[in-house]
Amino acid sequence: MRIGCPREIKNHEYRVGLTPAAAREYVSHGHSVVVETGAGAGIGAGDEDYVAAGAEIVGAAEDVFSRADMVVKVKEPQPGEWAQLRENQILYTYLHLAPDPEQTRGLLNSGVTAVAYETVTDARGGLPLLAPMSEVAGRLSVQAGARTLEKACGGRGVLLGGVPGVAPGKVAIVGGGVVGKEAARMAVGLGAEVTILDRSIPRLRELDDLFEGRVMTRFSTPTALDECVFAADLVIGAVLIPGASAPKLVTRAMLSSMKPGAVLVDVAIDQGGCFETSRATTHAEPTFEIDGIIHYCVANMPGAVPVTSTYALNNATLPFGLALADHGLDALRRDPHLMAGLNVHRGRITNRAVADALGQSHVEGASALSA
Ligand SMILES: NC(=O)C1=CN([C@@H]2O[C@H](COP(=O)(O)OP(=O)(O)OC[C@H]3O[C@@H](n4cnc5c(N)ncnc54)[C@H](O)[C@@H]3O)[C@@H](O)[C@H]2O)C=CC1
Ligand SMILES: CC(=O)C(=O)O
Ligand SMILES: [Mg+2]
Repeated sequence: MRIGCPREIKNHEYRVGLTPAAAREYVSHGHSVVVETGAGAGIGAGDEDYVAAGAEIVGAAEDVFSRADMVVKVKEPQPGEWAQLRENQILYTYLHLAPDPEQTRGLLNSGVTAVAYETVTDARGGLPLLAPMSEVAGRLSVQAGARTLEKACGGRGVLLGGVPGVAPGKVAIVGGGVVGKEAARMAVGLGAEVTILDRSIPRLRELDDLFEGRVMTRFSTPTALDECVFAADLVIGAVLIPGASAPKLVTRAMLSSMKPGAVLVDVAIDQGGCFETSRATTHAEPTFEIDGIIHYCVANMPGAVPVTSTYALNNATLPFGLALADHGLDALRRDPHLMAGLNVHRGRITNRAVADALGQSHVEGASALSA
């Protein structure tokens, strides 16, 4: 199979779908790899590193899209990229289709077979291709929140760790999964007072054990949310219902109860966001203010630390990518966890949560593949 890796074109997105080391593994499996010139620049990988790995460098994204049997990316395809996808081609990348009807239409019209990293599953009920970026975004969310809390950035001027004699800042983390846990780790490290809210009691139990009393855990009811949001200097949105649009847990009305200059970091923005007032922002203009509350809603947070993120992502995506390259669509039939990643095939949506969120119908992946 010919594997293609274009340069990422989303705002301030410096990750790349394939590291030279990953390209080398595809080549060692007997595949050919084409990489757009400069695709690895953001991680310090030059064209010569890809050539040394056995890949071919091409001058333009069009040459990648037109020649590749499987396109490996990081971010959801942008409008100019949908137009270049086609039937009998696999797209392997993050998609986040639930809040994005336009992209969904673009992919359906192209006829492409699209496997979304964020809905591939594992035997323990996890999301192995989302987890590494959630680890990064969870850790970054506290850095971003702490910085935004500075007065010059519009925040209320609170140092999360406090100092001796002055109380630390309060952090409320809504959703205690991978993002939530990593955010808590960083916030605790800074010395903040941290509360994690989740709807899963077993998860709250795990977090309680893990943090040995250094975080408070709350079952996430509207009342608990009201109380924690009211008290918080920084609220981090980290809920997920896989494939679906994020539930809007913090409403606009709740903002008026918050301290002016408090900060919301909505990591769940890529699934539409879990604050009613969120809208996706970019690294170029990451924040905006509504009712005195500063919102940070960057949908590709890990793009800010592409060296760490690209290697973490490739570690996770490579085994499934190699299976797709080695076995084509049969890789999906052989592995129900990879099949869970199939979101779109030849003009049909194949993921129920995505279809429900968009008010459309879906067909099961296995039937779509055999049609
Ligand atoms: N903005 C960005 O750059 C990035 C965004 N993300 C996004 O962050 C979000 C969270 O991802 P993960 O932590 O990996 O998911 P996860 O599945 O590990 O955790 C989600 C948690 O939310 C909890 N939850 C669900 N409904 C809830 C509710 N009503 N109230 C409280 N908790 C609730 C679940 O029990 C679970 O513990 C996803 O939308 C993911 O796509 C991830 C990486 C980068
Ligand atoms: C998960 C995701 O959307 C990202 O890493 O950008
Ligand atoms: Mg994202």
